[in-house]
Amino acid sequence: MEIPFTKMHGLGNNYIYINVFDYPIEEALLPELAKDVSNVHTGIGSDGLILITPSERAPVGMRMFNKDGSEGKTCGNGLRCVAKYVYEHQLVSDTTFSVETRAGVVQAEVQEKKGKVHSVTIDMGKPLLHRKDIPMKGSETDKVVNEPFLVDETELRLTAVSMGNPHAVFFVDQIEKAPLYELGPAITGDHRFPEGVNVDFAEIIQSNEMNFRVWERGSGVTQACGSGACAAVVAAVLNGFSERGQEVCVHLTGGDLWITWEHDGPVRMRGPAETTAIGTYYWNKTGII
Ligand SMILES: N[C@@H](CCC[C@H](N)C(=O)O)C(=O)O
Repeated sequence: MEIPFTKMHGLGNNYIYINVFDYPIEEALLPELAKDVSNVHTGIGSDGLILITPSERAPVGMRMFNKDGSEGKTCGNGLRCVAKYVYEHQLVSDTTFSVETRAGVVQAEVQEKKGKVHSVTIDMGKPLLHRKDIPMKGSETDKVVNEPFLVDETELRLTAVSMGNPHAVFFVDQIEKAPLYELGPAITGDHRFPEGVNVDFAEIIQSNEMNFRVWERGSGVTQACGSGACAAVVAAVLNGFSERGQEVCVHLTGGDLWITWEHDGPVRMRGPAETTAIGTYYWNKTGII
């Protein structure tokens, strides 16, 4: 099968993008396709697969699959790249438009020069903070803020936030000492998170600045995670480190995002989106429509 693709990244969080307006793919093949394209040795190499889809609720839709073939409900870096793609390919004509994700419809605004998008602002919607909405098992307390969390004999303090996808945020004193590889796999698969969890470590530098690292559910360590950075800013406000309505600069491995948890509810994220390659993926599978 010859599948047209675009490779894009937001701060190094890179996905293979397939425009399924032009090239529909059979549903049952998607998890395997995601695993195959992501393989750096025998595929293209990426953190996963993102589909740019028709939608009944917005001009376009987005679906994202992790490296292991599992489907996530949203992706902050992916949304900025989808916004860049659909604007530059004239699937939308205004600089503001909505995108449907599996977590709901979000608003995008592209910043462009001569038709080329360099930066995108996404209104990621309201964070969900109730334990059952993360979802997370545990005591009856409603929100999970600075809660003791024992894993592999290490006691951490957990703040849990859903940005449409689940995030476990842990504040650390020094980001370079965050136990990303040591505890990321155990936390992401911990039985208290029935749907798994993205594992975020954050170091507060000052109220409007933090360092951030992530172990993503289904993909492992990535250079950046937009929804994770949003979750970390929400967690910083809940723990009294940052203020609601304040723009926070989040330093990720791949670069910076600017994030505000607005007073009226939603979390706004601003950052870059880049195209790195377009091409054809020769997939040795059958079943493409
Ligand atoms: N990289 C993404 C988040 C990806 C989704 C995640 N791995 C999941 O399973 O929820 C981002 O930029 O937000």
